[in-house]
Amino acid sequence: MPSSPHPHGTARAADRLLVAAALRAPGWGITLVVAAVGSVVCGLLLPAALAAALDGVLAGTTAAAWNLAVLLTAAALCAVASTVAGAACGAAAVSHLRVRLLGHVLTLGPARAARFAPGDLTSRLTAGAAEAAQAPLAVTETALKVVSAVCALVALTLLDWRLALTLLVTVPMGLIIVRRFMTRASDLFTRYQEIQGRIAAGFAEAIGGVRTIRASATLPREAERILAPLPELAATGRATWRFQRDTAWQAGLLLAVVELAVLTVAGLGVASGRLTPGALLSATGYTALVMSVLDEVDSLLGVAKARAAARRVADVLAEPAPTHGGLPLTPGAPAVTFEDVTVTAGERTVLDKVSAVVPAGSVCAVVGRSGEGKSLLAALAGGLAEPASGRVLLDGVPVPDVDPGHLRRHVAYAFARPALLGATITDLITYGAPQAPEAVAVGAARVAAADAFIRRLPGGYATPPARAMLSGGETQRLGLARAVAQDAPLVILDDATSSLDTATEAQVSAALANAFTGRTQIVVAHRAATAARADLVLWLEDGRVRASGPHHELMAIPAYRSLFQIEEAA
Ligand SMILES: Nc1ncnc2c1ncn2[C@@H]1O[C@H](COP(=O)(O)OP(=O)(O)OP(=O)(O)O)[C@@H](O)[C@H]1O
Repeated sequence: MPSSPHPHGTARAADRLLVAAALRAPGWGITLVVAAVGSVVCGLLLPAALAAALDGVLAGTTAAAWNLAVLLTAAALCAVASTVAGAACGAAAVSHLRVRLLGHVLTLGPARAARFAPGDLTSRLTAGAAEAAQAPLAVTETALKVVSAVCALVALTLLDWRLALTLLVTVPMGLIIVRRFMTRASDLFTRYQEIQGRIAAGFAEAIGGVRTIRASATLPREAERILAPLPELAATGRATWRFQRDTAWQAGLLLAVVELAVLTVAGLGVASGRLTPGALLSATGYTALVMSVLDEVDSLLGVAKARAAARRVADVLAEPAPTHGGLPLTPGAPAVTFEDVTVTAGERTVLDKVSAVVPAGSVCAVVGRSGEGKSLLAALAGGLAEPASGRVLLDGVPVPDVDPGHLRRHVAYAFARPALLGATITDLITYGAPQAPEAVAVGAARVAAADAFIRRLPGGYATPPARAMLSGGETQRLGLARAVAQDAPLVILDDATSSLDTATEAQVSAALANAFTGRTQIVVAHRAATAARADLVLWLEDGRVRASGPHHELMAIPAYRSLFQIEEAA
């Protein structure tokens, strides 16, 4: 699924994000800055100390040489401290970015998060966040180079203004190289990371559909599809390298020319007696420090990469999360009201001004042909989808106004294809009620007719779900057990028994009816038996409620009967 290009707003948001990430570990941040400043000071003193040491040795004294040794030791210590602090800042920043990104994606909800393919999101969360987190170190290093270059220029001026003037002539050229590098490199890295994201997205889709791929024997076609962006990736990579190479030789050439020019002027100064041999040495050192801004292609590269990665993180964070209020829900089974609810998918109107009331404590079956929006209506009831217009209310409170914690505790879902989340089967079942003791998981599993097959698993209730080879019906029963364990007053079963055989379905439905007595239930149903057990049936057709009422009354309508006719014939 394509993601949108990055507007300038995202670029600014990315920079703000990097600043926030960089401030996550203030202690290490201060250490980094102190060590970095120490490095600058040492670097600036070094040419002068070298000059003094040389002039001292030529004059037969060693005190200046000792000063030089102390300075070199301090420089080494500062370098070690800034490396350690930089790594710690980076670690804090990466964790901050990942927590924010993950939290945001989860609050976006399924519909809004669907703008980004899962594989692409994974690449932003892993490689993207890690690259963006390099920003504190990369920015500090670059800032250091700039500060140290300015100070070195001042030192050069103090040494001999002619030297500084010679160097300054080249500044505009250097600025052009740096500016061009920063803009172009950032674009190239963004492009490269986007293509990587597309490959990751294709790969994740293929992993999800591995059975279909094998069954259809389409492995070569899939591999071709996933790797289709590879030539573009290679071309972008080559463009990046070409650009780096060009920048490196331009910077290198400029550096050599400037050093030669300064050295010539300094040499003339020594010849005329204006400068000492030591001053010539320090002039070379200061020139190198000024020009190191250009020489430090690596740290500039780091900043460009971090900014590009941060843009991709900020792009996800820019997707607005649904707003929610803080209103509580009163305890007990809620009435669910759909008021003129319209949902669109692009140009298509999926639900068109649907209005219905599910009374508190009643069982409502939602029926209709495939694709009529039954699951969508079920998702709307618990705030998993948002209407384009109209309202969904729980006990008179609009769903977006309900406190999210209340909403999650009040609404339990079971799906046709439940996600197997949790470290063990017990965790999976108590996922919506994490404090519940193991006995609750076992009780819920019994209600969902899952206890027997769970006990047959290698580790029983302690088996990690990923290791349990479960059938579709077993997976659904775990999903049902999870809904039972949550003990919520509103239960939404979205096709949650579709993979069960008729006998097991009847057994589970009876147990669930018992367990959910007094709760409000919305059940997406394909079977006549399920609709017959409901107090109220909502029949969806062409995006509207075609009719509602008890199943036995609706059975008088031929078109309604035809929904279940094949099943009855079978
Ligand atoms: N959040 C959403 N926003 C807009 N459209 C959606 C949303 N969720 C689902 N749809 C669209 O609504 C249509 C109906 O989907 P839904 O899953 O509700 O059908 P269904 O009646 O449950 O079908 P089935 O019986 O085959 O499961 C689909 O075309 C789907 O793409």
